[in-house]
Amino acid sequence: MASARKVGIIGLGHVGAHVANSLLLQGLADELYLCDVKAQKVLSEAQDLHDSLTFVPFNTKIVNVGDRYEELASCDIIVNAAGNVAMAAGNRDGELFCTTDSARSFANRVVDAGFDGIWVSIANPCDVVCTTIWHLTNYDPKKIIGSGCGLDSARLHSEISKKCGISPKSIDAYMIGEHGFSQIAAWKAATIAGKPLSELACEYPEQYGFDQAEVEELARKGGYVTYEGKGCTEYAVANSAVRVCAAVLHNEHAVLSASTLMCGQYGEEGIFTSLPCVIGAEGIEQVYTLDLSDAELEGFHKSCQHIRDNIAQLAWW
Ligand SMILES: NC(=O)c1ccc[n+]([C@@H]2O[C@H](COP(=O)([O-])OP(=O)(O)OC[C@H]3O[C@@H](n4cnc5c(N)ncnc54)[C@H](O)[C@@H]3O)[C@@H](O)[C@H]2O)c1
Repeated sequence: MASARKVGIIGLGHVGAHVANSLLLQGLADELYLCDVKAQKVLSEAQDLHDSLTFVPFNTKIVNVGDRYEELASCDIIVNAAGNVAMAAGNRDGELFCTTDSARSFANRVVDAGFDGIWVSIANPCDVVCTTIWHLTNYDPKKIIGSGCGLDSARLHSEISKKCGISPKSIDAYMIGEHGFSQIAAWKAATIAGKPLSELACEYPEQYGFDQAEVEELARKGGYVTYEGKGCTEYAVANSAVRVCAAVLHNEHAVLSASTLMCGQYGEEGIFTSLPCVIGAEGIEQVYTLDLSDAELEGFHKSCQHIRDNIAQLAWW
C-alpha cells in the first residue's frame, strides 16, 4: 500500500478552511492536520469537515493539532494560511507584521521537529512571508512555494476570457512579480494556441483588440472586488493553492505561476517572487523567464523592489 498523503494546514480562517474542503472534495489527502491558535475554531472546522466524509470521494483522517506545530512534522505538505485578513483591507501590506510574526512563531518549530516536506505559503504579503520562512529556517528554497501570482494569473485568464470568449483554461498568460498591487502582466509572452495575443489582435481585432492595460488592472484589482462584498477572498485562492498541492502530490511537473526564490532571473536574487515554475514532488524544479518588453521588465524590477522595501521594515530581520 502506498504511504498516506499527509497535508497540514496552519490557519483555519476563510482560506485555510476552503483549502481543507477543496482537498477533501478532490480526494487529494489521506490525512489532514488542522492547526490554528483559536482552539474552538479549529475544533469546529475539524467537526464540519468530518461531517462531510459521507459525501467526498475517499475517507480522510482529520486531525486537530491545535497549536502543536510539531505535530505537522510528518506532513508531505504544510499550507500556511495564518494571518488576519481584516488587516489586508485595502492593501495586502497591512498584514506585513502580523503574518511575518506568525511565521516566526511556527516555522522553526516545524522544521526543528523534522519537517522535510513542501511549504505552500498563502499568507500575505505572500512573497515577504515566503522569504521570511526561508530566511528563518534556511530551508531548501525549492521546497518553499508561494501561491503568489497563481491566483492573479487565473484572474488574468478570467478577464481575457470575458473579452474574447475563449475558455480561461486555453489562455497561456502570466501575472508576474509581487502578489500585490505592483504585479505586472507579461503581455509580450501571452499566447493562445501558441499564437501571441498581439498577432491574434491583428487577425481578429474585434475579438482580441481589447485594452490590455484595462484588463491587466482588472486582474490586479480583482481580489478587492471579491473582498468588497465578502471581507475576504476564499474559493479561487484555495483552488489555486490546492492546484499546487496536486502538482506536488502527483509529481506532475506542472507549469504554474508561483512565488519562488530569485536566483539571478532578470538579475534579481535573494527574494521570493512569482514567475512560471515547474512544480513536482520535490517542489520547484525549474523557474522560467519570459520574453518581456522593456516596460514589463521595468515593472518587474519595481515589483521586486517593493518586496525588498517591505522586508526592510522588519526590524528583527
Ligand atoms: N496569496 C493569496 O493569493 C491570498 C489570497 C487570499 C488571502 N490570502 C491571505 O491568506 C491569509 C489567510 O486569509 P483568511 O481570509 O483565511 O484570514 P482569516 O483572518 O479569516 O484567518 C486567518 C486564520 O489564521 C489563524 N492564525 C493566525 N496566526 C496563527 C498562527 N501563528 N498559528 C496558527 N494559526 C494562526 C487565525 O486564528 C485565523 O483563524 C491572509 O494572510 C490573507 O491575506 C492570500
